[in-house]
Amino acid sequence: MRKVNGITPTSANKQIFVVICHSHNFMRYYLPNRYDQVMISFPNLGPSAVQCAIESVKKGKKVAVIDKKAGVGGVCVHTGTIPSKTFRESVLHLSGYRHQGFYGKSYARDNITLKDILGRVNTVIANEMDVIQAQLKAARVDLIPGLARFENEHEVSVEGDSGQPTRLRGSKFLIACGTRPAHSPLVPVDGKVILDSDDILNYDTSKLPKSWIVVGAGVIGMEYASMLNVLPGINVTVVDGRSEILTFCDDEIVSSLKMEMRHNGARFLLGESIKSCEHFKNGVKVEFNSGKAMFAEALLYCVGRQANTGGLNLEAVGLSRNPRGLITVNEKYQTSHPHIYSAGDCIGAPSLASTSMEQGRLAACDMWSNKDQTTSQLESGNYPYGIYTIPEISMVGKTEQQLTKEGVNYAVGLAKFSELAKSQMGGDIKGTLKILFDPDTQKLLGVHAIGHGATEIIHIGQVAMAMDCTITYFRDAVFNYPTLAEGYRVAALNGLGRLTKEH
Ligand SMILES: Cc1cc2nc3c(=O)[nH]c(=O)nc-3n(C[C@H](O)[C@H](O)[C@H](O)COP(=O)(O)OP(=O)(O)OC[C@H]3O[C@@H](n4cnc5c(N)ncnc54)[C@H](O)[C@@H]3O)c2cc1C
Ligand SMILES: NC(=O)c1ccc[n+]([C@@H]2O[C@H](COP(=O)([O-])OP(=O)(O)OC[C@H]3O[C@@H](n4cnc5c(N)ncnc54)[C@H](O)[C@@H]3O)[C@@H](O)[C@H]2O)c1
Repeated sequence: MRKVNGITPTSANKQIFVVICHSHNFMRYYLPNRYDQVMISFPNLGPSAVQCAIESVKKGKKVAVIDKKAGVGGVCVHTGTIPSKTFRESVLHLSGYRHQGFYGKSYARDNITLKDILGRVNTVIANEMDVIQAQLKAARVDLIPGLARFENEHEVSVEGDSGQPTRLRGSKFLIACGTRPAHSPLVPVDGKVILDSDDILNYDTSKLPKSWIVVGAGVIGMEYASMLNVLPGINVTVVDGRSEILTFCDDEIVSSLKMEMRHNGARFLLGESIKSCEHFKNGVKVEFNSGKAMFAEALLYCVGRQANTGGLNLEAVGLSRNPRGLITVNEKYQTSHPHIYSAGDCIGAPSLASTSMEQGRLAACDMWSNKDQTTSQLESGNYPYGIYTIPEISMVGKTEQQLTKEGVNYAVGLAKFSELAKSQMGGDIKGTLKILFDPDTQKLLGVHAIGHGATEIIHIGQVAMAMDCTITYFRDAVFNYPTLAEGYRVAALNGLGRLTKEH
Protein backbone atom coordinates (compact mmCIF):
# COMPACT_ATOMS: atom_id res chain seq x y z
CA MET A 1 0.00 0.00 0.00
CA ARG A 2 1.35 3.44 -0.92
CA LYS A 3 2.19 5.94 1.76
CA VAL A 4 0.78 9.40 1.24
CA ASN A 5 1.83 12.31 3.43
CA GLY A 6 3.16 9.80 5.90
CA ILE A 7 -0.15 7.99 6.19
CA THR A 8 -0.68 4.46 4.97
CA PRO A 9 -4.20 3.73 3.79
CA THR A 10 -5.09 0.60 5.73
CA SER A 11 -8.45 -1.07 5.83
CA ALA A 12 -9.68 -1.77 9.32
CA ASN A 13 -12.17 -4.62 9.44
CA LYS A 14 -12.72 -4.44 5.70
CA GLN A 15 -14.04 -0.90 5.71
CA ILE A 16 -12.04 0.60 2.90
CA PHE A 17 -10.41 4.02 2.90
CA VAL A 18 -11.51 6.19 0.05
CA VAL A 19 -9.95 9.46 0.99
CA ILE A 20 -6.87 10.43 2.84
CA CYS A 21 -6.34 14.04 3.68
CA HIS A 22 -4.47 16.06 6.20
CA SER A 23 -7.15 18.05 7.89
CA HIS A 24 -4.81 20.97 8.50
CA ASN A 25 -3.48 21.60 5.04
CA PHE A 26 -5.98 19.55 3.09
CA MET A 27 -3.32 17.84 0.99
CA ARG A 28 -5.21 15.10 -0.71
CA TYR A 29 -4.63 11.75 -2.28
CA TYR A 30 -7.47 9.69 -3.62
CA LEU A 31 -7.41 5.99 -4.24
CA PRO A 32 -9.33 4.78 -7.29
CA ASN A 33 -13.09 4.60 -6.87
CA ARG A 34 -13.44 0.88 -6.28
CA TYR A 35 -14.68 0.95 -2.75
CA ASP A 36 -17.62 -0.07 -0.71
CA GLN A 37 -18.87 0.52 2.83
CA VAL A 38 -17.97 4.11 2.88
CA MET A 39 -20.20 6.66 4.40
CA ILE A 40 -19.83 10.04 2.87
CA SER A 41 -21.42 12.47 5.13
CA PHE A 42 -21.59 15.84 3.61
CA PRO A 43 -21.14 18.68 3.81
CA ASN A 44 -19.33 20.95 6.23
CA LEU A 45 -19.58 19.01 9.44
CA GLY A 46 -22.45 20.75 11.07
CA PRO A 47 -23.69 19.10 14.28
CA SER A 48 -25.66 16.33 12.56
CA ALA A 49 -22.72 15.36 10.33
CA VAL A 50 -20.27 15.36 13.27
CA GLN A 51 -22.45 13.03 15.34
CA CYS A 52 -23.20 10.77 12.38
CA ALA A 53 -19.51 10.57 11.46
CA ILE A 54 -18.35 9.81 15.01
CA GLU A 55 -21.08 7.22 15.57
CA SER A 56 -20.18 5.54 12.26
CA VAL A 57 -16.50 5.44 13.17
CA LYS A 58 -17.47 3.72 16.43
CA LYS A 59 -19.09 1.04 14.30
CA GLY A 60 -15.78 0.54 12.49
CA LYS A 61 -16.76 2.43 9.36
CA LYS A 62 -14.48 4.64 7.36
CA VAL A 63 -16.00 8.03 6.92
CA ALA A 64 -15.33 10.83 4.49
CA VAL A 65 -16.81 14.26 5.02
CA ILE A 66 -17.11 16.76 2.23
CA ASP A 67 -16.95 20.32 3.36
CA LYS A 68 -17.54 23.29 1.08
CA LYS A 69 -15.75 25.67 3.43
CA ALA A 70 -12.28 25.06 4.80
CA GLY A 71 -13.11 24.77 8.46
CA VAL A 72 -15.26 22.39 10.43
CA GLY A 73 -18.39 23.28 12.37
CA GLY A 74 -21.00 24.27 9.80
CA VAL A 75 -23.50 27.04 10.37
CA CYS A 76 -23.60 26.07 14.04
CA VAL A 77 -20.00 27.12 14.67
CA HIS A 78 -19.47 29.79 12.01
CA THR A 79 -22.65 31.84 11.63
CA GLY A 80 -25.36 30.34 13.88
CA THR A 81 -25.48 28.99 17.41
CA ILE A 82 -21.95 29.53 18.67
CA PRO A 83 -21.30 33.05 17.33
CA SER A 84 -24.76 34.35 18.22
CA LYS A 85 -24.57 32.99 21.75
CA THR A 86 -21.05 34.36 22.19
CA PHE A 87 -22.26 37.70 20.81
CA ARG A 88 -24.81 37.61 23.62
CA GLU A 89 -22.20 36.84 26.28
CA SER A 90 -20.10 39.78 25.00
CA VAL A 91 -23.08 42.11 25.06
CA LEU A 92 -24.06 41.05 28.58
CA HIS A 93 -20.52 41.56 29.81
CA LEU A 94 -19.79 44.87 28.08
CA SER A 95 -23.18 46.41 28.84
CA GLY A 96 -23.02 45.26 32.47
CA TYR A 97 -26.70 44.50 32.00
CA ARG A 98 -27.04 41.90 34.74
CA HIS A 99 -25.39 44.12 37.33
CA GLN A 100 -27.18 47.38 36.64
CA GLY A 101 -29.66 46.65 39.46
CA PHE A 102 -26.78 47.13 41.92
CA TYR A 103 -24.49 49.57 40.17
CA GLY A 104 -26.84 51.60 37.95
CA LYS A 105 -27.21 52.06 34.19
CA SER A 106 -23.87 53.81 33.92
CA TYR A 107 -22.12 50.53 34.77
CA ALA A 108 -21.85 49.80 31.00
CA ARG A 109 -18.49 50.15 29.32
CA ASP A 110 -18.10 53.33 27.26
CA ASN A 111 -18.19 53.23 23.46
CA ILE A 112 -18.91 49.57 22.88
CA THR A 113 -17.93 48.69 19.30
CA LEU A 114 -18.64 45.67 17.15
CA LYS A 115 -14.92 44.97 17.26
CA ASP A 116 -15.18 44.53 21.05
CA ILE A 117 -18.08 42.13 20.65
CA LEU A 118 -16.72 40.16 17.71
CA GLY A 119 -13.27 39.68 19.27
CA ARG A 120 -14.78 37.26 21.78
CA VAL A 121 -16.93 35.65 19.07
CA ASN A 122 -13.94 34.88 16.86
CA THR A 123 -11.92 33.43 19.75
CA VAL A 124 -14.74 31.06 20.68
CA ILE A 125 -15.25 30.02 17.04
CA ALA A 126 -11.55 29.19 16.73
CA ASN A 127 -11.61 27.16 19.95
CA GLU A 128 -14.75 25.26 18.95
CA MET A 129 -13.24 24.43 15.56
CA ASP A 130 -10.15 23.13 17.29
CA VAL A 131 -12.24 20.90 19.59
CA ILE A 132 -14.21 19.40 16.68
CA GLN A 133 -11.10 19.04 14.53
CA ALA A 134 -9.36 17.16 17.33
CA GLN A 135 -12.34 14.84 17.76
CA LEU A 136 -12.42 14.08 14.04
CA LYS A 137 -8.70 13.61 13.87
CA ALA A 138 -8.85 11.14 16.75
CA ALA A 139 -11.68 9.33 14.98
CA ARG A 140 -9.70 9.37 11.69
CA VAL A 141 -12.53 10.94 9.75
CA ASP A 142 -11.33 12.22 6.38
CA LEU A 143 -12.18 15.84 5.59
CA ILE A 144 -12.47 16.72 1.95
CA PRO A 145 -12.81 20.40 1.09
CA GLY A 146 -15.03 21.28 -1.83
CA LEU A 147 -18.55 21.57 -3.15
CA ALA A 148 -20.39 18.26 -3.33
CA ARG A 149 -23.00 17.14 -5.84
CA PHE A 150 -24.51 13.75 -6.63
CA GLU A 151 -23.45 12.13 -9.91
CA ASN A 152 -25.55 9.04 -9.35
CA GLU A 153 -27.10 7.19 -6.41
CA HIS A 154 -23.72 5.95 -5.17
CA GLU A 155 -21.28 8.63 -6.24
CA VAL A 156 -20.69 12.26 -5.49
CA SER A 157 -18.27 14.61 -7.14
CA VAL A 158 -16.40 17.19 -5.15
CA GLU A 159 -15.17 20.39 -6.73
CA GLY A 160 -12.36 21.92 -4.75
CA ASP A 161 -10.10 24.89 -5.41
CA SER A 162 -7.97 22.94 -7.87
CA GLY A 163 -10.93 22.93 -10.27
CA GLN A 164 -10.62 19.23 -11.12
CA PRO A 165 -13.63 17.44 -9.59
CA THR A 166 -13.00 14.24 -7.67
CA ARG A 167 -15.48 11.38 -7.51
CA LEU A 168 -16.20 9.52 -4.31
CA ARG A 169 -18.20 6.35 -4.00
CA GLY A 170 -20.05 5.37 -0.86
CA SER A 171 -22.53 2.79 0.32
CA LYS A 172 -24.28 5.19 2.68
CA PHE A 173 -24.69 8.95 2.52
CA LEU A 174 -25.82 11.59 4.91
CA ILE A 175 -26.98 14.89 3.45
CA ALA A 176 -26.59 17.51 6.15
CA CYS A 177 -26.13 20.65 4.11
CA GLY A 178 -27.99 23.03 6.41
CA THR A 179 -29.59 26.34 5.48
CA ARG A 180 -28.77 29.95 4.70
CA PRO A 181 -30.67 33.17 5.44
CA ALA A 182 -33.74 33.62 3.26
CA HIS A 183 -33.82 36.86 1.23
CA SER A 184 -36.51 38.75 -0.66
CA PRO A 185 -36.23 41.02 -3.71
CA LEU A 186 -38.10 43.65 -1.68
CA VAL A 187 -35.26 43.93 0.83
CA PRO A 188 -31.86 44.34 -0.90
CA VAL A 189 -29.45 42.81 1.63
CA ASP A 190 -26.03 44.39 0.96
CA GLY A 191 -24.04 43.45 4.07
CA LYS A 192 -23.42 47.16 4.77
CA VAL A 193 -26.68 48.78 5.82
CA ILE A 194 -29.11 45.96 5.21
CA LEU A 195 -27.77 42.84 6.85
CA ASP A 196 -28.73 39.24 7.43
CA SER A 197 -27.66 37.14 10.41
CA ASP A 198 -24.44 36.09 8.61
CA ASP A 199 -23.47 39.69 7.80
CA ILE A 200 -23.74 40.96 11.36
CA LEU A 201 -20.82 38.71 12.27
CA ASN A 202 -18.65 40.16 9.52
CA TYR A 203 -19.82 43.71 9.79
CA ASP A 204 -16.99 45.94 8.73
CA THR A 205 -17.49 48.87 11.03
CA SER A 206 -15.98 49.89 14.30
CA LYS A 207 -19.02 51.99 15.14
CA LEU A 208 -22.28 50.30 16.01
CA PRO A 209 -25.26 51.84 14.17
CA LYS A 210 -27.41 53.70 16.69
CA SER A 211 -30.78 52.66 15.30
CA TRP A 212 -31.84 49.23 14.02
CA ILE A 213 -34.92 47.83 12.35
CA VAL A 214 -35.04 44.08 12.92
CA VAL A 215 -37.37 42.43 10.42
CA GLY A 216 -38.61 38.99 11.54
CA ALA A 217 -39.58 38.32 15.15
CA GLY A 218 -38.65 34.64 15.02
CA VAL A 219 -35.90 33.18 17.17
CA ILE A 220 -33.00 34.78 15.28
CA GLY A 221 -34.62 38.20 15.02
CA MET A 222 -35.66 38.28 18.68
CA GLU A 223 -32.28 37.10 19.92
CA TYR A 224 -30.35 39.79 18.03
CA ALA A 225 -33.00 42.48 18.66
CA SER A 226 -32.85 41.88 22.42
CA MET A 227 -29.03 41.91 22.42
CA LEU A 228 -28.79 45.20 20.50
CA ASN A 229 -31.54 46.61 22.71
CA VAL A 230 -29.47 46.41 25.90
CA LEU A 231 -26.48 48.22 24.40
CA PRO A 232 -26.38 51.85 25.60
CA GLY A 233 -27.74 54.42 23.16
CA ILE A 234 -29.13 51.95 20.63
CA ASN A 235 -32.76 52.02 19.45
CA VAL A 236 -34.38 48.84 18.18
CA THR A 237 -37.67 48.39 16.33
CA VAL A 238 -38.89 44.85 15.76
CA VAL A 239 -41.10 44.28 12.72
CA ASP A 240 -43.06 41.14 11.89
CA GLY A 241 -45.80 40.22 9.46
CA ARG A 242 -47.59 38.25 12.17
CA SER A 243 -49.49 39.86 15.00
CA GLU A 244 -47.51 37.96 17.66
CA ILE A 245 -43.89 37.00 18.22
CA LEU A 246 -42.41 33.55 18.99
CA THR A 247 -45.80 31.89 18.59
CA PHE A 248 -44.57 28.45 19.73
CA CYS A 249 -43.71 29.80 23.20
CA ASP A 250 -46.02 30.20 26.16
CA ASP A 251 -48.00 33.45 25.84
CA GLU A 252 -47.25 34.61 29.39
CA ILE A 253 -43.52 34.12 28.90
CA VAL A 254 -43.60 35.99 25.57
CA SER A 255 -45.50 38.86 27.24
CA SER A 256 -42.74 39.07 29.88
CA LEU A 257 -40.07 39.20 27.17
CA LYS A 258 -41.87 41.98 25.30
CA MET A 259 -42.40 43.91 28.52
CA GLU A 260 -38.74 43.66 29.44
CA MET A 261 -37.62 44.64 25.94
CA ARG A 262 -40.02 47.60 25.89
CA HIS A 263 -38.70 48.61 29.28
CA ASN A 264 -35.25 48.75 27.68
CA GLY A 265 -36.55 50.89 24.83
CA ALA A 266 -37.61 48.46 22.09
CA ARG A 267 -40.61 49.15 19.89
CA PHE A 268 -42.71 46.43 18.23
CA LEU A 269 -44.42 46.89 14.87
CA LEU A 270 -46.41 43.67 14.46
CA GLY A 271 -48.80 42.65 11.70
CA GLU A 272 -46.88 44.88 9.28
CA SER A 273 -45.76 44.03 5.76
CA ILE A 274 -42.98 45.85 3.93
CA LYS A 275 -43.93 47.80 0.81
CA SER A 276 -40.47 49.09 0.03
CA CYS A 277 -37.02 49.17 1.53
CA GLU A 278 -34.24 51.35 0.18
CA HIS A 279 -30.98 53.05 1.08
CA PHE A 280 -31.59 56.54 2.36
CA LYS A 281 -28.87 58.99 3.41
CA ASN A 282 -26.65 57.05 5.86
CA GLY A 283 -29.15 54.32 6.50
CA VAL A 284 -32.28 52.63 5.28
CA LYS A 285 -35.88 53.74 4.81
CA VAL A 286 -38.73 51.25 5.08
CA GLU A 287 -42.30 51.88 3.97
CA PHE A 288 -45.07 49.59 5.14
CA ASN A 289 -48.30 48.67 3.39
CA SER A 290 -50.13 50.14 6.39
CA GLY A 291 -48.86 53.58 5.36
CA LYS A 292 -46.20 53.85 8.09
CA ALA A 293 -42.61 54.67 7.20
CA MET A 294 -39.44 54.61 9.23
CA PHE A 295 -35.71 55.22 9.00
CA ALA A 296 -32.80 53.52 10.76
CA GLU A 297 -29.05 53.40 10.42
CA ALA A 298 -29.17 49.62 9.86
CA LEU A 299 -31.68 46.86 9.14
CA LEU A 300 -31.30 43.23 10.16
CA TYR A 301 -33.35 40.87 8.01
CA CYS A 302 -34.22 37.52 9.65
CA VAL A 303 -37.37 36.13 8.09
CA GLY A 304 -36.45 32.45 8.02
CA ARG A 305 -33.96 30.17 6.30
CA GLN A 306 -33.58 28.46 2.90
CA ALA A 307 -32.08 24.96 2.60
CA ASN A 308 -28.74 24.62 0.78
CA THR A 309 -29.97 21.71 -1.31
CA GLY A 310 -29.99 23.54 -4.67
CA GLY A 311 -26.56 22.56 -5.94
CA LEU A 312 -26.62 18.90 -4.90
CA ASN A 313 -28.18 17.63 -8.15
CA LEU A 314 -30.75 15.73 -6.08
CA GLU A 315 -33.27 15.54 -8.91
CA ALA A 316 -30.76 13.57 -10.99
CA VAL A 317 -30.81 10.80 -8.39
CA GLY A 318 -34.56 10.94 -7.92
CA LEU A 319 -34.73 12.92 -4.66
CA SER A 320 -37.24 15.74 -4.48
CA ARG A 321 -37.30 18.95 -2.41
CA ASN A 322 -40.15 21.08 -1.22
CA PRO A 323 -40.40 24.82 -2.19
CA ARG A 324 -38.13 25.79 0.76
CA GLY A 325 -35.60 23.26 -0.53
CA LEU A 326 -36.23 20.84 2.36
CA ILE A 327 -35.64 17.11 1.92
CA THR A 328 -38.33 14.64 3.01
CA VAL A 329 -37.19 11.78 5.25
CA ASN A 330 -38.92 8.96 7.14
CA GLU A 331 -38.66 8.35 10.89
CA LYS A 332 -35.24 6.74 10.37
CA TYR A 333 -33.95 9.82 8.50
CA GLN A 334 -33.92 7.91 5.21
CA THR A 335 -34.81 9.68 1.98
CA SER A 336 -36.71 7.82 -0.74
CA HIS A 337 -33.40 6.02 -1.39
CA PRO A 338 -32.85 3.92 1.76
CA HIS A 339 -29.05 4.31 1.65
CA ILE A 340 -29.23 8.12 1.43
CA TYR A 341 -30.04 9.72 4.76
CA SER A 342 -30.57 13.35 5.62
CA ALA A 343 -30.53 15.20 8.94
CA GLY A 344 -30.27 18.64 10.48
CA ASP A 345 -31.80 21.87 9.25
CA CYS A 346 -32.16 20.72 5.64
CA ILE A 347 -35.02 18.39 6.70
CA GLY A 348 -36.91 21.17 8.50
CA ALA A 349 -38.21 21.72 12.04
CA PRO A 350 -37.16 21.79 14.80
CA SER A 351 -33.91 23.01 13.17
CA LEU A 352 -31.83 23.17 16.32
CA ALA A 353 -28.19 22.27 16.84
CA SER A 354 -29.26 20.04 19.73
CA THR A 355 -31.81 18.06 17.74
CA SER A 356 -29.57 17.97 14.64
CA MET A 357 -26.84 16.20 16.64
CA GLU A 358 -29.29 13.57 17.79
CA GLN A 359 -30.69 13.10 14.28
CA GLY A 360 -27.15 12.49 13.01
CA ARG A 361 -26.52 9.88 15.70
CA LEU A 362 -29.82 8.14 15.02
CA ALA A 363 -29.15 8.09 11.27
CA ALA A 364 -25.79 6.40 11.89
CA CYS A 365 -27.38 3.84 14.24
CA ASP A 366 -29.88 2.96 11.54
CA MET A 367 -27.27 2.89 8.76
CA TRP A 368 -25.14 0.39 10.58
CA SER A 369 -28.02 -1.58 12.13
CA ASN A 370 -27.30 -0.65 15.72
CA LYS A 371 -30.91 -1.18 16.66
CA ASP A 372 -30.36 -1.18 20.41
CA GLN A 373 -29.34 2.48 20.41
CA THR A 374 -32.05 3.91 18.24
CA THR A 375 -34.36 4.92 21.06
CA SER A 376 -34.46 8.63 21.52
CA GLN A 377 -36.44 11.22 23.37
CA LEU A 378 -36.43 13.20 20.14
CA GLU A 379 -39.36 11.12 18.91
CA SER A 380 -41.44 11.66 22.03
CA GLY A 381 -40.85 15.40 21.76
CA ASN A 382 -39.19 15.55 25.17
CA TYR A 383 -36.50 18.05 24.21
CA PRO A 384 -36.15 21.66 25.30
CA TYR A 385 -36.04 24.89 23.35
CA GLY A 386 -33.56 27.49 24.53
CA ILE A 387 -34.11 30.99 23.19
CA TYR A 388 -31.18 33.21 24.02
CA THR A 389 -32.97 36.49 24.13
CA ILE A 390 -32.22 38.95 26.92
CA PRO A 391 -33.80 37.75 29.18
CA GLU A 392 -33.45 34.16 28.03
CA ILE A 393 -36.37 31.77 27.61
CA SER A 394 -36.56 28.02 27.77
CA MET A 395 -39.34 25.47 27.58
CA VAL A 396 -40.10 21.77 27.50
CA GLY A 397 -43.51 20.17 27.00
CA LYS A 398 -46.78 21.92 26.28
CA THR A 399 -47.72 25.58 26.53
CA GLU A 400 -50.87 26.90 28.19
CA GLN A 401 -52.36 27.75 24.81
CA GLN A 402 -51.63 24.24 23.45
CA LEU A 403 -53.30 22.59 26.45
CA THR A 404 -56.28 24.90 26.12
CA LYS A 405 -56.60 24.08 22.43
CA GLU A 406 -56.42 20.35 23.21
CA GLY A 407 -59.08 20.67 25.90
CA VAL A 408 -56.71 19.45 28.63
CA ASN A 409 -57.33 20.58 32.22
CA TYR A 410 -54.17 21.87 33.87
CA ALA A 411 -52.94 23.66 36.99
CA VAL A 412 -50.06 26.14 37.30
CA GLY A 413 -47.23 26.47 39.81
CA LEU A 414 -45.13 29.65 39.68
CA ALA A 415 -41.82 30.74 41.16
CA LYS A 416 -40.82 34.37 40.70
CA PHE A 417 -37.05 34.75 40.49
CA SER A 418 -37.39 37.74 42.81
CA GLU A 419 -38.29 35.19 45.54
CA LEU A 420 -35.06 33.26 45.03
CA ALA A 421 -32.05 34.28 47.09
CA LYS A 422 -29.70 33.28 44.27
CA SER A 423 -31.36 35.75 41.89
CA GLN A 424 -31.15 38.51 44.46
CA MET A 425 -27.42 37.94 44.84
CA GLY A 426 -26.85 37.93 41.08
CA GLY A 427 -28.71 41.20 40.73
CA ASP A 428 -31.00 39.94 37.97
CA ILE A 429 -34.31 39.29 39.68
CA LYS A 430 -36.58 39.46 36.65
CA GLY A 431 -37.73 35.98 35.80
CA THR A 432 -40.30 33.27 36.28
CA LEU A 433 -40.39 29.50 36.38
CA LYS A 434 -43.78 28.08 35.52
CA ILE A 435 -44.80 24.42 35.88
CA LEU A 436 -47.95 23.16 34.18
CA PHE A 437 -49.35 19.94 35.64
CA ASP A 438 -52.42 17.75 35.64
CA PRO A 439 -54.44 18.59 38.79
CA ASP A 440 -55.78 15.03 39.05
CA THR A 441 -52.71 12.90 38.38
CA GLN A 442 -50.23 15.68 39.27
CA LYS A 443 -48.13 14.63 36.23
CA LEU A 444 -46.01 17.34 34.61
CA LEU A 445 -47.33 18.74 31.31
CA GLY A 446 -44.86 21.52 30.59
CA VAL A 447 -42.16 23.69 32.13
CA HIS A 448 -41.49 27.27 31.02
CA ALA A 449 -38.86 29.68 32.24
CA ILE A 450 -37.73 33.20 31.50
CA GLY A 451 -34.80 34.93 33.16
CA HIS A 452 -31.13 34.39 33.77
CA GLY A 453 -30.29 30.67 33.88
CA ALA A 454 -33.57 29.55 32.24
CA THR A 455 -31.79 27.49 29.56
CA GLU A 456 -29.87 25.59 32.25
CA ILE A 457 -32.57 24.91 34.83
CA ILE A 458 -35.03 23.71 32.18
CA HIS A 459 -33.18 20.37 32.08
CA ILE A 460 -34.42 19.53 35.57
CA GLY A 461 -37.97 19.74 34.24
CA GLN A 462 -36.96 17.81 31.12
CA VAL A 463 -35.58 14.89 33.14
CA ALA A 464 -38.56 14.91 35.50
CA MET A 465 -40.92 14.75 32.53
CA ALA A 466 -38.93 11.92 30.94
CA MET A 467 -39.12 10.01 34.26
CA ASP A 468 -42.87 10.62 34.41
CA CYS A 469 -42.55 12.42 37.76
CA THR A 470 -45.40 14.18 39.47
CA ILE A 471 -45.08 17.73 40.78
CA THR A 472 -44.83 16.36 44.31
CA TYR A 473 -41.30 15.21 43.44
CA PHE A 474 -40.20 18.87 43.48
CA ARG A 475 -42.02 19.54 46.74
CA ASP A 476 -40.29 16.60 48.39
CA ALA A 477 -36.82 17.10 46.91
CA VAL A 478 -34.03 18.86 48.80
CA PHE A 479 -32.20 21.26 46.49
CA ASN A 480 -28.91 23.05 46.98
CA TYR A 481 -29.52 26.43 48.54
CA PRO A 482 -29.22 29.09 47.28
CA THR A 483 -29.73 28.08 43.65
CA LEU A 484 -32.01 28.90 40.75
CA ALA A 485 -32.95 25.20 40.66
CA GLU A 486 -34.63 25.74 43.98
CA GLY A 487 -37.30 27.55 41.92
CA TYR A 488 -38.78 24.10 41.17
CA ARG A 489 -39.55 23.58 44.85
CA VAL A 490 -41.03 27.07 45.14
CA ALA A 491 -43.17 26.53 42.02
CA ALA A 492 -44.32 23.10 43.25
CA LEU A 493 -45.36 24.49 46.63
CA ASN A 494 -47.13 27.34 44.86
CA GLY A 495 -48.96 25.02 42.43
CA LEU A 496 -49.95 22.43 45.04
CA GLY A 497 -50.95 25.21 47.43
CA ARG A 498 -53.33 26.67 44.85
CA LEU A 499 -54.90 23.24 44.36
CA THR A 500 -55.51 22.90 48.10
CA LYS A 501 -57.15 26.32 48.17
CA GLU A 502 -59.32 25.45 45.20
CA HIS A 503 -60.61 22.20 46.76
C1 LIG B 1 -28.19 32.79 14.02
C2 LIG B 1 -28.51 31.38 14.46
C3 LIG B 1 -28.53 31.07 15.80
C4 LIG B 1 -28.83 29.76 16.22
N1 LIG B 1 -28.86 29.49 17.56
C5 LIG B 1 -29.14 28.23 17.98
C6 LIG B 1 -29.14 27.91 19.37
O1 LIG B 1 -28.93 28.75 20.22
N2 LIG B 1 -29.40 26.63 19.75
C7 LIG B 1 -29.64 25.65 18.83
O2 LIG B 1 -29.87 24.49 19.21
N3 LIG B 1 -29.65 25.93 17.49
C8 LIG B 1 -29.41 27.19 17.06
N4 LIG B 1 -29.38 27.48 15.72
C9 LIG B 1 -29.65 26.40 14.77
C10 LIG B 1 -28.38 25.55 14.52
O3 LIG B 1 -27.28 26.35 14.18
C11 LIG B 1 -28.69 24.57 13.42
O4 LIG B 1 -29.82 23.80 13.80
C12 LIG B 1 -27.55 23.63 13.14
O5 LIG B 1 -26.38 24.32 12.79
C13 LIG B 1 -27.93 22.70 11.97
O6 LIG B 1 -26.92 21.77 11.78
P1 LIG B 1 -26.77 20.94 10.45
O7 LIG B 1 -26.17 19.65 10.85
O8 LIG B 1 -28.03 20.94 9.69
O9 LIG B 1 -25.63 21.68 9.60
P2 LIG B 1 -25.19 23.19 9.51
O10 LIG B 1 -24.62 23.65 10.81
O11 LIG B 1 -26.30 23.98 8.93
O12 LIG B 1 -23.97 23.11 8.47
C14 LIG B 1 -24.15 22.75 7.12
C15 LIG B 1 -22.90 23.08 6.34
O13 LIG B 1 -22.94 22.49 5.04
C16 LIG B 1 -22.25 23.32 4.11
N5 LIG B 1 -22.71 23.02 2.74
C17 LIG B 1 -23.91 23.33 2.21
N6 LIG B 1 -24.00 22.87 0.93
C18 LIG B 1 -22.83 22.24 0.64
C19 LIG B 1 -22.33 21.52 -0.52
N7 LIG B 1 -23.03 21.37 -1.64
N8 LIG B 1 -21.08 20.97 -0.46
C20 LIG B 1 -20.33 21.10 0.68
N9 LIG B 1 -20.77 21.77 1.80
C21 LIG B 1 -22.00 22.33 1.79
C22 LIG B 1 -22.62 24.71 4.58
O14 LIG B 1 -21.65 25.66 4.16
C23 LIG B 1 -22.66 24.56 6.10
O15 LIG B 1 -21.43 24.96 6.63
C24 LIG B 1 -29.08 28.76 15.27
C25 LIG B 1 -29.03 29.07 13.90
C26 LIG B 1 -28.74 30.37 13.50
C27 LIG B 1 -28.68 30.67 12.02
N1 LIG C 1 -31.94 29.48 20.27
C1 LIG C 1 -32.29 28.69 19.26
O1 LIG C 1 -32.62 27.55 19.43
C2 LIG C 1 -32.23 29.24 17.88
C3 LIG C 1 -31.70 30.49 17.64
C4 LIG C 1 -31.71 30.99 16.36
C5 LIG C 1 -32.20 30.21 15.34
N2 LIG C 1 -32.71 29.00 15.58
C6 LIG C 1 -33.30 28.21 14.48
O2 LIG C 1 -33.20 28.92 13.27
C7 LIG C 1 -34.45 28.83 12.59
C8 LIG C 1 -34.67 30.07 11.74
O3 LIG C 1 -34.90 31.21 12.57
P1 LIG C 1 -35.56 32.53 11.98
O4 LIG C 1 -35.76 33.44 13.11
O5 LIG C 1 -34.81 33.01 10.79
O6 LIG C 1 -36.90 32.02 11.35
P2 LIG C 1 -38.37 31.83 11.98
O7 LIG C 1 -39.12 31.09 10.97
O8 LIG C 1 -38.28 31.34 13.38
O9 LIG C 1 -38.94 33.33 12.10
C9 LIG C 1 -39.12 34.16 11.00
C10 LIG C 1 -40.04 35.30 11.39
O10 LIG C 1 -40.09 36.20 10.30
C11 LIG C 1 -41.43 36.57 10.07
N3 LIG C 1 -41.53 36.94 8.67
C12 LIG C 1 -41.43 36.12 7.59
N4 LIG C 1 -41.51 36.84 6.45
C13 LIG C 1 -41.66 38.14 6.83
C14 LIG C 1 -41.79 39.36 6.11
N5 LIG C 1 -41.73 39.39 4.77
N6 LIG C 1 -41.95 40.51 6.80
C15 LIG C 1 -41.98 40.49 8.16
N7 LIG C 1 -41.85 39.36 8.88
C16 LIG C 1 -41.69 38.20 8.23
C17 LIG C 1 -42.27 35.38 10.48
O11 LIG C 1 -43.57 35.76 10.81
C18 LIG C 1 -41.48 34.85 11.68
O12 LIG C 1 -41.93 35.44 12.88
C19 LIG C 1 -35.49 28.65 13.66
O13 LIG C 1 -36.52 27.82 13.17
C20 LIG C 1 -34.77 28.01 14.79
O14 LIG C 1 -35.04 26.65 14.86
C21 LIG C 1 -32.75 28.50 16.83
